Order: sequence, then C-alpha cells, then structure tokens
Amino acid sequence: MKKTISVIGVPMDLGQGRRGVDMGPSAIRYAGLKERIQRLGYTVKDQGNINVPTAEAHDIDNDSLKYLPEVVQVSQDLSHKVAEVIAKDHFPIILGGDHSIAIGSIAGLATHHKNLGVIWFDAHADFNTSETSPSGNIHGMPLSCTVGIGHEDLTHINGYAKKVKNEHVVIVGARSVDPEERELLKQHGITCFTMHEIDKMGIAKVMEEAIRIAGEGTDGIHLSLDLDSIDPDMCPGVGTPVLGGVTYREGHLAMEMLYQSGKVVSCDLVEVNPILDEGNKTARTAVDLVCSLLGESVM
Ligand SMILES: NC(=[NH2+])NCCC[C@H](N)C(=O)O
Ligand SMILES: [Mn+2]
Ligand SMILES: [Mn+2]
Repeated sequence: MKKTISVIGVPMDLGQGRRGVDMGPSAIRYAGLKERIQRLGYTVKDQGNINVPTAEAHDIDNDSLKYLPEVVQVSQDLSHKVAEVIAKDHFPIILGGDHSIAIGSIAGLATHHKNLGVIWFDAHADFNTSETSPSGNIHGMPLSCTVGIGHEDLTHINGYAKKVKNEHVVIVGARSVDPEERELLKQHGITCFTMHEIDKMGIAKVMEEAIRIAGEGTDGIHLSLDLDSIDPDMCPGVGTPVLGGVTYREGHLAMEMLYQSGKVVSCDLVEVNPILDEGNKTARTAVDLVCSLLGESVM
C-alpha cells in the first residue's frame, strides 16, 4: 500500500524581500502536482493553504528579524497541520512560500519523529541568526532554528528547542554562504556538501553520504528542497538565484536515490516565485523532481 500524500500550501513571503513567492503554492499546483502524483498510484489529499498575513498590512518592527511575530504565528499553525497529517500516517508535501516555512514543517514532523534526519537541498545554508544575517530575512535562518540556534520565539515552536540533532543534518548544493554563517556551521559541526564537492565527488557519492548522515540512526528523513539549489537555467523563478547550481539530471538522480533509500517521510518545495519565472518553468521542475522523489523513474 502506497502512503497517502497530503499537500499543504503556505503562501509565505514574509521571510524575504521580494514579492511573488506567496504565489508558489498556486504555481506548483497549476503545474499538475496532484495529477502527476496520482498517476504514480498514490492517493493525494490537498489540505488547502495555511493562512499567512499580508505583508502590506503589517509593519516591520525589527530590521534584524523581519516580520518575526507573523513568521512565528505561521510556523505554529503549519506545525499543527503537519502534526495532524503525520498522525494519520500521511506523507506531507509542504508548498512554499519562502524557506522560513521549514521552521514550522520540521516542528510539526518532530512531534512524531523524535529523531529526524534533514537533507537541506539549497544554494544557501540558511544557517544565519539575527546576529550574522546580512539581510534580517528569516528565510536565511530556518536551519539554525531547527537545531536550536537563534531567536527563542523561532527555536521554541511547540515549547522546546532543537527539533533535530546537528549530526543528522546535511546541506547539499551550497554555493552562497555568508562569512559568519560559515563559521557557525563549522562551530556546530553541520555537514555541508557544496557545489565544489558535487563537482569533485559526483552527485551519486554525495547523496550516498547525505543519506547515510540523515538516515542512519534516525526514524526518517525530511527533504527540504529549495529550488534555488537547481541551476537557474531550469529554475529561474526564485528570489535569490545563484549561478553554477545542480543540473536537472543531478537533481533527478539525487531524488531517485532518496526514493530508493526508502527513508524519506516528508518534503518542502520552497522559494518558487512565479513573478520571476519563465512560463512556470521552476514550478514544473519542482513537480518533476518530487515525482522522482516518489519513484516515478526508478524501474
Ligand atoms: N532560503 C533562501 N533562499 N535563503 C537565502 C539566504 C540569503 C542570505 N544568506 C541571507 O541570509 O539573507
Ligand atoms: Mn533556502
Ligand atoms: Mn536558497
């Protein structure tokens, strides 16, 4: 029996500065997400969207943690929704929105998975705190929050910090890390496979290692897939594009290997911004990749 997939939309744009990423859930749905996954033999339940406050209706009170109270509220609501579908043994696919939503998705997963592994597929490390962030944008901070570093309101969703152990977190695809963020990663022992390692070792070896780090001794892997990990030629519709990314085929091989591991319990698809896109190409790539994650191209 294949698991039921629960789709949860989070039209969040408060974690970064560019407008349009709030339309990510619509763009990914429009690219045929539900139909494509159903064709693979899964039952798909769309849970609709989490309510997100409108940027124009709120002021920024703190320039080093922009829209903090609003992001905290959405994280809490999303966490509840994810916990609810996980309790039914569904596989959640959470549609962003900017990457700050991963704070809520991982908090929700952690209610059930006491020892979760996380693969953070991203051009960035998203390991800043308000002290190291050059922008004050919370989408640059969700991974540090998840391991318990950062502002208490963000780290303590559901009343406790450290949803994931440092040794079970791995970043893949990084090529734009801020200097102090790099120091924090080292200090906290987070494994990071940059594009340099992918070029040298090959994506297959990198994924083998990543699956071992996030999968061994854990009760499941959460894939947090930032579409800016993929090269801008296939994913131009993202707020913070960085040249020299993961190719389309490397991305698919990574997803196929994750499927074969049998360890993945959930995923985020984040940072799709249709205003910056070319004919919904980025959302279509997101759907293609998630289909590989769910076994589309493995015989
Ligand atoms: N999820 C993302 N796209 N994050 C980009 C973060 C960019 C930069 N490191 C910052 O902290 O502002
Ligand atoms: Mn990110
Ligand atoms: Mn990114």
